[in-house]
Amino acid sequence: MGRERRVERPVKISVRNLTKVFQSRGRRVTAIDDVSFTVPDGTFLAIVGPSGCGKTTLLRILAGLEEPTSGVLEVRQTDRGRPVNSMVFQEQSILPWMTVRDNVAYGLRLRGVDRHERCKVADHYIQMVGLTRFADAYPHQLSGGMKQRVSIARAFANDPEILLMDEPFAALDEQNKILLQQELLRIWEGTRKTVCYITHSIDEALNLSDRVMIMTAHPGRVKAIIDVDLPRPRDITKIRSHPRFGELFEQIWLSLRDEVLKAKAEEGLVMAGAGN
Ligand SMILES: Nc1ncnc2c1ncn2[C@@H]1O[C@H](COP(=O)(O)OP(=O)(O)OP(=O)(O)O)[C@@H](O)[C@H]1O
Repeated sequence: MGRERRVERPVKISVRNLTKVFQSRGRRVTAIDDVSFTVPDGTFLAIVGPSGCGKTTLLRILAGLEEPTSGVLEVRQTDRGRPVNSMVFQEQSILPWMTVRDNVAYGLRLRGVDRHERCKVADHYIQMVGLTRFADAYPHQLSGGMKQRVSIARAFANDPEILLMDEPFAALDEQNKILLQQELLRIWEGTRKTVCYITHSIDEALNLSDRVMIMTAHPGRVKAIIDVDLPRPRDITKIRSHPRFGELFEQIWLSLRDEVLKAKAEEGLVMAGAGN
């Protein structure tokens, strides 16, 4: 495993000096400030940082949903026929009038993939997320966790160059979260897609990722990037008792704690100001 890690993979995502300034009610809000980093192909990158530090803004720029004010973003595309990215959000974003199978196959349909092929791909990922019995069900017949499974199956079925995930399990209960993390790991370890994954949970970042990028309090800058040298394939129930897990947790938390405290202090000042 150590040997595999030392092989330098080509850069898949390159972000250089990215800054985003919003104009909001006559005020300028710098959401992210001079952010630079690279993600090697096949890397699972977790992004953590205090609330409001610009994580979602960064992901939306990576998704092409938001224009940066300045800076450069490059995603190395290997196949023009595939979408550059797919995004999985915290809130369920599946289409209520379509069955599970049609939701999962939706991106393939938009790309003109024929019905037989797209059903084959969709059914593969539906099986991977344990929803085979519900392939013909509609979203209103599913629980929140099942809907999020559909979103994940759809993202992988799209076969994008990069996968962007914005706290996809934040709204789920603890048990569902663990089950879905395990399923995501299993699918990811079979596909090795390049993933950028926002989370507030250090545990989740360590369970899933190869690298954790810590962002500073508002405005968001890159504070540190830490390699998660935990063995793969990972079993979520066992990885927590690995001695490195505790060490990495402490290292990340110590770096993050100062930023969380700064963000809280700023929040307090804003609240105090609002009362005047
Ligand atoms: N469309 C917008 N217009 C104005 N300001 C915005 C807009 N989107 C985000 N912001 C501001 O940019 C900053 C970063 O927001 P963003 O949602 O990216 O942070 P975040 O780290 O994802 O937060 P959280 O962890 O709470 O989801 C915040 O101050 C936010 O108010």
